[in-house]
Amino acid sequence: MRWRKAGVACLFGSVVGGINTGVTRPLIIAPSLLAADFARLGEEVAAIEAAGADWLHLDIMDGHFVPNISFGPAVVKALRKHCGLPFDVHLMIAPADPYLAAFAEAGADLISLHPEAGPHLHRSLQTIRALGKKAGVVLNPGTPASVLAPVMDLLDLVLVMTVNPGFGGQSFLHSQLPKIAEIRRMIDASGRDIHLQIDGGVTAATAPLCVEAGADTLVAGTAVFGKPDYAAAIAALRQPSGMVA
Ligand SMILES: O=C(CO)[C@@H](O)[C@H](O)COP(=O)(O)O
Ligand SMILES: [Co+2]
Repeated sequence: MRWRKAGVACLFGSVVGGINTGVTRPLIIAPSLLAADFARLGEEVAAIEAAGADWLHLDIMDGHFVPNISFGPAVVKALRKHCGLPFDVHLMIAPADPYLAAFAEAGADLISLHPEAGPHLHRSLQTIRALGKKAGVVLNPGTPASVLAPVMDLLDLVLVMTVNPGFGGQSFLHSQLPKIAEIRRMIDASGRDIHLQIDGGVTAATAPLCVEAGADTLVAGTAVFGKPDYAAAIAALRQPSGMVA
């Protein structure tokens, strides 16, 4: 699996001993499949890879933790043979623990979950890592950054939601920008290689705000799959330089 594409490899070299070295690396773009044509998912994931996406973001919704239902591990597994990108699985299900192994076996490379999805966040992250996968925590707009501190040593990614989870096509919540900056400081202070990903309402207009606040990875559904030219849409999100500090 091409997890360590250029952007990831460079990121791992950018923080030394908790000090940001000033080295830049490519911004990672992870299109969200939620906005794709569900009647043509195999073609859609192949097209997004050809268009220059870095990761594929897969939103898993159960109609219970969030008021929408998307798809499960069988679909993730079916898509694996159509796409060589790292699979970034965003679980919006509760409980999440009973399904971690199923998503790992289906082909997830990174599994992220919400702290509210179970009673034992630390144990859930340990389980993901024991399955040989990268682990992430997702913060809703109403969830503070402080929940990260006790689990920092288990994290490969922090996902900051800039909409309330459950649906694509919502408007970006600018109120989350200070939290993104706060988490960037926490990550840099930790000295660990942790991605800071933003999800919800990311467009060519809001992407620069996310990057300015400290993000290195952007999820975009509507702003990519909702456009006629996927390559141009991805390129628009990378503007102006496509590099992040
Ligand atoms: O997790 C979610 C929504 O809950 C996201 O990944 C959305 O799928 C992003 O869609 P856009 O806001 O980019 O249209
Ligand atoms: Co998502």
